[in-house]
Amino acid sequence: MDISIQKSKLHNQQKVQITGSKSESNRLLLLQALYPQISINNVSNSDDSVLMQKALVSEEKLIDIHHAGTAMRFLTAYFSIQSGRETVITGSPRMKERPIKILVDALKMLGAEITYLENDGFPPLRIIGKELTEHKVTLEANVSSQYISALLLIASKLENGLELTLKGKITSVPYINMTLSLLNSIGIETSFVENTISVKPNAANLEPQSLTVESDWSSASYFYGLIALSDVDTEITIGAYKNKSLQGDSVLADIYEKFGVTTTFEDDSITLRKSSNIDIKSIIELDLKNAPDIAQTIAVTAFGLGLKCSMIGLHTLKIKETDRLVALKIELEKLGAEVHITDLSLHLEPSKTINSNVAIATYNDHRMAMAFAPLGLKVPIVIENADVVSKSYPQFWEDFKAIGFNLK
Ligand SMILES: O=C(O)C1=C[C@@H](OP(=O)(O)O)[C@@H](O)[C@H](O)C1
Ligand SMILES: C=C(OP(=O)(O)O)C(=O)O
Repeated sequence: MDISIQKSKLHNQQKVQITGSKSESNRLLLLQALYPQISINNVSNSDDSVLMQKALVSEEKLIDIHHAGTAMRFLTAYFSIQSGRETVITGSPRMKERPIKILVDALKMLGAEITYLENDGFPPLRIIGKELTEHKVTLEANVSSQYISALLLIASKLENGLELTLKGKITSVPYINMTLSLLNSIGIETSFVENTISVKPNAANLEPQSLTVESDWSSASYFYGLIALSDVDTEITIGAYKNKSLQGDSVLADIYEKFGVTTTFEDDSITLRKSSNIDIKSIIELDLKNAPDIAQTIAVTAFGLGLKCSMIGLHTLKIKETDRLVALKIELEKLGAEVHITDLSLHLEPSKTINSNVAIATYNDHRMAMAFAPLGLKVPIVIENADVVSKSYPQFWEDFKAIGFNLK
């Protein structure tokens, strides 16, 4: 399904409710499978979290996780400790190109039995669940933090807990801290000092407890993009968010000040407002190693505002749902932009015009569809295969329609 966005104008002062963070949900769902006394409120309704939930209760040998990278990595660790169970875990064609060797090697060092069924270093995997007897492992930390979170999530179930030594520059650190915070909040002891993370074993049962997931900040980014491209004084309220978030993408509130958007926290929601009081800088420079998922939104916002933008710290983008650096360059250039990329950066030159009626390809990547949609405030635009949004935000188009987007 392609969606054609006619030139739109936002209704002012709308309220949108977004469901729980996909990252927090996927962690808590795995922890709930290990510790059934946990209950979770405001779980994400994303395809990735639904797939995670289904995989955790499935008794089938074959688990197909489609495009859900976090779920693939977390479940590889989970099935490795399901003693006596054999699991084959696979995914979409793209998933079979997303590397998993660093995690598999680490699990094997701990005693896991995992084999590659097609290409070495990539899914699908056959996992024979067993008790993991070792507790110390060293792994590369500059490729994906998901490998580290996967190990941490099962760590408290290992006889002697876990001691991880991280090699190289640690990437996406807020996601590691989110994992540790959630472990702590259910009563598991951890420490993270320099490049060593330890998790204590938890032989005793945890107390029954109920946790509420904060709404998804990466999904909120598309509203930041919208308000940045709106007229002065346009505002929108989105819930449910906290001032102190576990999600690294909450840095949006600071970053979007550079684009003239203010954020006000009130009760359990945020109000975004296009302000006339902020001087927008003509050059935006950012290091996004801690918040890679908002790179596409920011690139499109900068383009829509005609700003020069340089982003570094983007080395993880090549192994996500698509090579996001290449996808951004191709699609922004269709709209008239000049974009230069390296393996870890993107540089956008200022543009004076935006080409109309361009069809944006989405490469099976939800964030390509959602990041480009706000440009509908400036020009008519087509988003191809628009239903990809369901990976993280199934009601995205309904919400955009409700706040004034003219969709066909
Ligand atoms: O742990 C998580 O929930 C995630 C970690 C990040 O991945 P990398 O660590 O691979 O950058 C992020 O891009 C992904 O969407 C979710
Ligand atoms: C990279 C993402 O997800 P995953 O790695 O879990 O597929 C994302 O949601 O942007």
